[in-house]
Amino acid sequence: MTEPASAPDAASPTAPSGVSRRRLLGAAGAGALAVGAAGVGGYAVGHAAEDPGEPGQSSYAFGGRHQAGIVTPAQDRLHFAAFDVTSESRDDLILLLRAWTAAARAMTSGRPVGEGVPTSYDAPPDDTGEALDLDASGLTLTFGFGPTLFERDGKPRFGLGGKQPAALRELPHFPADKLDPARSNGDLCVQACAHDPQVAVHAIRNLSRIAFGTAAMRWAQLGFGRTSSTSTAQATPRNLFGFKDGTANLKSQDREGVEEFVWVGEGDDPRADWLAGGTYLVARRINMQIETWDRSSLREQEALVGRDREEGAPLSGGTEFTEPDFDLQGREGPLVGLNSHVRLAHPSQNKGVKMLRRGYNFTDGSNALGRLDAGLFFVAFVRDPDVHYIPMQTRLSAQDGLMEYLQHTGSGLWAVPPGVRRRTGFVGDTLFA
Ligand SMILES: C=CC1=C(C)c2cc3[nH]c(cc4nc(cc5[nH]c(cc1n2)c(C)c5CCC(=O)O)C(CCC(=O)O)=C4C)c(C)c3C=C
Ligand SMILES: [Fe+2]
Repeated sequence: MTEPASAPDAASPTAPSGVSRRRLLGAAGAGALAVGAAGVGGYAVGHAAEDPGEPGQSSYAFGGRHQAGIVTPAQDRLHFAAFDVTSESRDDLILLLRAWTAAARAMTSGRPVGEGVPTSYDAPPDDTGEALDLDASGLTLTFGFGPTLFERDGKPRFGLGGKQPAALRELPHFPADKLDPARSNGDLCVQACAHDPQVAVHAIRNLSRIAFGTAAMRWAQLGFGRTSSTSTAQATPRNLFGFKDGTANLKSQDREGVEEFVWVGEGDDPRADWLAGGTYLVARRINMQIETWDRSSLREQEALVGRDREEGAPLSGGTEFTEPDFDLQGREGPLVGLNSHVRLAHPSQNKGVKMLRRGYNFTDGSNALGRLDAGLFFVAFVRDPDVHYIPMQTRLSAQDGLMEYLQHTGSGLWAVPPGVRRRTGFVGDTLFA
């Protein structure tokens, strides 16, 4: 499988809005010539590639120092998938990552997989076709490596044993976890985010098809209505409890915060130099007891969150972006209650820790009792899960008043390698160097 020579790596929008992948095909030849002049295989990424972009862009660059889909503004739709590698061959795994890279470059630029060049009328087409008339729709594809890619049942895999980051372990059991193994973990993960759900689903479907014979999908999750803003240019969305979610999130404009809390630094882990410029992705499928919540009073709802529902302001007063005052007392104790979510998740109560949340609402039909199988597919990107996620989750699971209405049903942790920096590179190439 060869990479498309016309794959753009610059940070700027790569496809004009509204240009379908059919029309882009016609321009592919000219693009190939331009790349030839720039030098195929050379480093193509300059400083501008660090720009996370604006909300609503029709496309985001695939290559760069960091993978897209982390600090790029959260799109409205998600299709997340975890895969298990079924081959034990290192070469097969590398071939898969190369093929995924080529497909990801094409799809994130609004071009079909295989560049639309028919192989044979008697063979299945390279691209499944359902996105042919759609543009790139801001598609980002973010790839991660799970602990079991490095070692399974005590045995190293793919010659990667010595390279497993110390923090890349299955997440511990947290109080009240009710995890379904069929919705948890996986050797690989792919987060596909787009403005249009059909584009996100098309991407996962095609990556899964390409993986046939080397990796199989273990589980997947669809999401809608992003539950976090990752850019100050975005309005704060609402979760299925009806509250604004993402107000105090780490935003891409906070460059220092992102460096400190999201990107793995050189020397963070001597066993995992390859991860510098990458991060860790934590996913938790959290069911929300919607019907019980809907029967609770507004007073109870706001007390458990620690903010008012209408505006998202802290109960200590002010407006949405006012810092909560945890010392301010009311008649029955602190106005932002001791078991409120916002107090327990605030950096001041967590040794200054922040995280970049990038989750989505989900509904997966209803259960046998006629209740919605719905909730929040929580996704966070952290520099070190042992410091920036596990301690906070431990406290929330044990003390957060919201937990009465929540049940964690799926879980996973993946190391997210840095972005692809060379035109001849592939996702995770620093790990296999
Ligand atoms: C371990 C981390 C977190 C989990 C799991 C989590 C689940 C979860 N959160 C809400 C609703 C809200 N969360 C809010 C803020 C907030 N949540 C976390 C972490 C986890 N949430 C953090 C770090 C913060 C920011 C705290 C701060 O700095 O003030 C809010 C308030 C608005 C906001 O700032 O985003 C809401 C509402 C639900 C419903 C949920 C599980 C389903
Ligand atoms: Fe939260």
